[in-house]
Amino acid sequence: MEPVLETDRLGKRYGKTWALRDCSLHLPPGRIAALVGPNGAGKSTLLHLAVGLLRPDAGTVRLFGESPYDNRKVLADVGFVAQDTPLYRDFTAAELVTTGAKLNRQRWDDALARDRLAQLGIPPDKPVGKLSGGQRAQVALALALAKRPRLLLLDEPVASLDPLARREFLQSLMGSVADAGSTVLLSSHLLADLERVCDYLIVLNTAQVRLTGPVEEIAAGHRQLVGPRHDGGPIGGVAAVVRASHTDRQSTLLVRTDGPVTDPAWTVRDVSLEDTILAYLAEGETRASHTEWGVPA
Ligand SMILES: Nc1ncnc2c1ncn2[C@@H]1O[C@H](COP(=O)(O)OP(=O)(O)OP(=O)(O)O)[C@@H](O)[C@H]1O
Repeated sequence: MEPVLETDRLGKRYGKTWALRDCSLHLPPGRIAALVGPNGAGKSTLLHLAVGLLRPDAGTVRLFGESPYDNRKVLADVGFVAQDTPLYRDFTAAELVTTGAKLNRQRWDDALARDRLAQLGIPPDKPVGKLSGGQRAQVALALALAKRPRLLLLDEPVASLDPLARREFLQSLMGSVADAGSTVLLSSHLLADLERVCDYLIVLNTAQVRLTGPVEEIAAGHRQLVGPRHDGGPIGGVAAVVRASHTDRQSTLLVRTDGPVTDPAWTVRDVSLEDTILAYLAEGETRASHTEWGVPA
């Protein structure tokens, strides 16, 4: 099956600094994918490259097999909600739905947008600039869903929502995309939320992809090992140690496996997706910024 989104050694630079570097990944159709990484990791940069708002400085990005920067037609199949959900603030929600219908004549689901906003109790006749941040996020999502996109890209869609609204938002998002058979890529810092709804993962840290693949494969391919203090030598069944912590006598390792770990010296435990992601995020930690700030690391 052709990937919906595919990048090959994709890079974007601002001045001398790479915001995204050597990014190679693919997103198969029908997935709900989480794009995870700390502040400044390159998540928004990747999403902007994916929808042709930025031009790559290295490598390639393909959306349904086409370059989104050079072939804007491909964007008819894409819904994108940028961070902070930019909307025309003087327009009411009802006016935005009407405008959406005019701009997307071929495939606009007017009823979907209106039903959704009515259900959420969003006032139709108030300028969206006077709605709360969470209500604005809901308006932006309703507009993106009404486009019936084959791919929906959401940059931190739940950041402004309260916990209950967040849960409802993610549940209704899953319902809507399951009905439509769309693919979703959403960035977020809220790992527990993502674990519940996503079946595909992309972890970015310091401008690079640290981990990507189906959640079930990632879960099957990582384990926590607890055993005698580890000197860094090979352990049967372990492809890589992602993170290690030690006491005088004991080591706790989060490892990527390439087979069963049968050495009886090690107690082998399953590891949550959240802990796996955190281990990969810690892997890229850098002390360069201490130097830049002129303080000791
Ligand atoms: N317009 C810009 N000019 C210069 N540098 C930029 C610009 N936009 C982003 N950057 C830099 O690129 C890097 C990646 O930024 P990006 O916004 O993609 O990160 P992010 O993962 O989305 O972060 P956050 O979680 O904080 O939204 C950061 O170091 C940022 O400072």
